[in-house]
Amino acid sequence: MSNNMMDDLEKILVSETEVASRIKELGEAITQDYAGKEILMIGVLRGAVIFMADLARAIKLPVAIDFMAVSSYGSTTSSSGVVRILKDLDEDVENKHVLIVEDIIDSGLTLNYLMENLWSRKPASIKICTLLNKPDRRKVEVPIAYNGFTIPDYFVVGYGLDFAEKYRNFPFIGVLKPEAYEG
Ligand SMILES: O=P(O)(O)OC[C@H]1O[C@H](OP(=O)(O)OP(=O)(O)O)[C@H](O)[C@@H]1O
Ligand code: HPA
Ligand SMILES: [Mg+2]
Repeated sequence: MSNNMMDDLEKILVSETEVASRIKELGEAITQDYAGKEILMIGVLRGAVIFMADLARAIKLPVAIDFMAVSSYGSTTSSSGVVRILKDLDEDVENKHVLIVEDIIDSGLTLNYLMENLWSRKPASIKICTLLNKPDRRKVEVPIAYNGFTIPDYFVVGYGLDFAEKYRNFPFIGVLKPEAYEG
């Protein structure tokens, strides 16, 4: 793997300016839809952190933030559907308007589990906001209220998304060269 991350890039799928203007639009839509309410944004660690930081600042309403970390059992992260909570919320969600923030929805298994888990805690509402949606890989349907971009079935990195913990700090969404995976 090259020391210069840019050398590992095959192409840019969504540019930095496209991401920024889409986040602005999402923030405006959320601001309108939740007028008069307070939002509890729940970020799914770790990939959602960068998107969530920008989205929060595009919303012109009171926003609280909290985080969950989840993991599937075994190495086949998004194939088993068995999800385990590694870090739970710090605060109660009862009667709160929950906005789950994700970087990507792929099989849908992570969010399917999270939705069920969070509904059992009696929030006032739950909606999902994802930066990326990869419907070709879907195994279970999840209701997406706010979607940044629908993308084809590429393994993407950047804007929070990693390959082996790398490339999360790309300010765009990119696709890696095969060599970058093969080492
Ligand atoms: O729809 P799914 O098939 O469930 O896949 C999507 C999930 O997988 C990725 O997380 P990952 O487990 O890579 O953790 P990370 O955010 O720490 O990279 C991504 O950030 C989503 O949380
Ligand atoms: O395309 C992806 N890239 C990085 N992480 C992911 N987790 C699910 N899909 C992806
Ligand atoms: Mg990951």
